[in-house]
Amino acid sequence: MSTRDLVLSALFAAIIVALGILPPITLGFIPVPITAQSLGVMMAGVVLGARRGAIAVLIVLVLVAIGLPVLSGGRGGLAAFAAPTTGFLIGWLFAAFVTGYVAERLVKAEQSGLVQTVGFFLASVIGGIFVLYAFGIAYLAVAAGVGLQQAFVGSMAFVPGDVIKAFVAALAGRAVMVGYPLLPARA
Ligand SMILES: O=C(O)CCCC[C@@H]1SC[C@@H]2NC(=O)N[C@@H]21
Repeated sequence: MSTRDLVLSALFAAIIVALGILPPITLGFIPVPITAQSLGVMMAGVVLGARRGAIAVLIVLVLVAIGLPVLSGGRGGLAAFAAPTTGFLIGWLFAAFVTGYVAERLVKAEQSGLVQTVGFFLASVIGGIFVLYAFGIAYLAVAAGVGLQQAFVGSMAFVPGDVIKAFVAALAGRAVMVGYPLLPARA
């Protein structure tokens, strides 16, 4: 990894942290809030690709672990790794990686803007919703002792907001592709 790659990952780590300034929205029926930070996770994947996107999230997780209040609502510290939200938090790592992996393979420089945007949107949905929820729901079911079905049904409340985030991430991915392409090209 080059210094430039590390700087780019650090930049997106900062974006994920900055999105944490928006306060979390607590839902009464599930111990996981709606937050804007998963938008940053999707954007890291679509803009930087799999490896650098995952490293951006890794930087955030290290900051959380050393106690900095970088999660929405000013949370941080090792307690964040033993909470009902922990599956989603760890899942961010895989979400950014898979989002970037899919984007690298679906989106090509020679495609039209619409096709690129759709590719980024699909990548964000696959990584930032399907993969992320798999981790989040499985862990939530165990941590909250509610069973998989209840954790799954409760988590469906996040879908509308996360689909909007995927759309915003897709627009961001496309805009960066036009102005300053960073996504690694893959066959
Ligand atoms: O702050 C944390 O400790 C992690 C919060 C995870 C929230 C998850 S991410 C996917 C889903 N969409 C949301 O808006 N909230 C949950």
